[in-house]
Amino acid sequence: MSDRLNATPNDLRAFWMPFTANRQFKKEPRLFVGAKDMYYTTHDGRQVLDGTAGLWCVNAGHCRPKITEAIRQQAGELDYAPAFQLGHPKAFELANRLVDIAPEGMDHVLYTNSGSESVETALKVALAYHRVKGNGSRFRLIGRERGYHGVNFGGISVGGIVSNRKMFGTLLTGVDHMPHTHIPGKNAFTRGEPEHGGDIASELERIVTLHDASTIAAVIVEPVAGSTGVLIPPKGYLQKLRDICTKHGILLIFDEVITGFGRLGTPFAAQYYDVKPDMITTAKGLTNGVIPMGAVFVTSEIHDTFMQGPEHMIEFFHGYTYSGNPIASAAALATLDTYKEEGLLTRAAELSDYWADALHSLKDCPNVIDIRNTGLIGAIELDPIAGEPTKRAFTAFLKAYEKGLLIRTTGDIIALSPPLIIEKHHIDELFGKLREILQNNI
Ligand SMILES: Cc1ncc(COP(=O)(O)O)c(CNc2cccc(C(=O)O)c2)c1O
Repeated sequence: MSDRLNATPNDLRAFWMPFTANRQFKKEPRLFVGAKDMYYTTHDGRQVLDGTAGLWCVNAGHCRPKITEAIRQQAGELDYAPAFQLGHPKAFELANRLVDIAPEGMDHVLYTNSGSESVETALKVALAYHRVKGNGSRFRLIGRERGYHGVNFGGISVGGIVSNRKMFGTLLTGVDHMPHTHIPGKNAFTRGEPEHGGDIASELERIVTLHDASTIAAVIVEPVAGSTGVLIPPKGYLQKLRDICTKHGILLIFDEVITGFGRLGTPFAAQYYDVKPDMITTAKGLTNGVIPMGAVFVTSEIHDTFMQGPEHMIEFFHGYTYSGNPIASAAALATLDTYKEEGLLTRAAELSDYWADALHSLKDCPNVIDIRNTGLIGAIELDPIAGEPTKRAFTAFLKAYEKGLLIRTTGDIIALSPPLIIEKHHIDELFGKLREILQNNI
């Protein structure tokens, strides 16, 4: 460990950090040099409880031996193999294991290298699918306000977070957005799915009326909107979206980059809410966050629609150099083994009540205006400081780091999503530290 501590460079200028207040960070660097299970080790030797599974991705906890060893072994056996017109066994074995845990009917997988690429892939599949079926007039893609679908041009076009969009010009044309489902003042401090707001899904019908179904290819939503600050779908909302999409021949895409791989206590949110999309985008927990990889699940109906024409011809002109690469496939297989051996794809269901009790116990802290939860996800919405939006939550983030706790903040919302291996004493530690921070009226 001391070697790693000493390895910290003094000159931090060259790395332009993503989604970061670079100047503030480089004045007060926050560097992790190690991790194990539920904890990070900082460059100054402190233990930090990981309340966010890294970035919603380390679902099995850090430095898990089976995953580490699988990567080490694969790197020495087959380091890289092309996936264009060639293959390697693990990519196919992994696809079979993935469809085994997916909702029924999601029988095929395309590989990517991130959630953003999974979203781009799903959007392109949707457009090409309709074209292959002779409905090339279906060019529109429908997203949702406050939606997050990564940072590539398709994802920010269907996405609904203003800061992620406003800098980049016209974006994709032919995109529209449904309203988000958050009703300020209503549903506050709800545990799980809000009672009110399910009828907001009917706004999709209005959008279809405006554009005509013949121009709409797909709707993409996060079943639980994560990056915007955790918006839980109101009761009946997702099924209503499904019904409207089915009625109009529109593909429904669930973006499960966050909710996939056990976050809600089921393998995917589609199973948790018992609503069947036509495609599911994933990444993050697929490899326990250790190796960049994503996967897009599609139904046989979609896949088989492409499988036509001369057999020597490429059916879908899309893919990446690293699609299903050997080391990522090995990491994902070992991750699925770990999830299976430790029951991690369903463990959140066992802890969700204890988690909710601990989370909602902070309701009496100063400036807390809402608390939301589902599975092992939690959000604490803080009253913004007048004229200084986001500052209250960012202060909470800095103080949490000092106290040995990692939280995420978006706007003035604290978002929590711990590794699924969390124990009750970790939950007690997490919310005990948060209470100490919040009750000091930050
Ligand atoms: C629903 C969804 N879709 C796509 C992406 C993009 O994935 P990549 O980053 O792998 O390209 C995401 C990623 N979501 C994400 C990534 C990093 C931070 C946070 C946060 O909320 O703090 C959220 C996501 O949450």
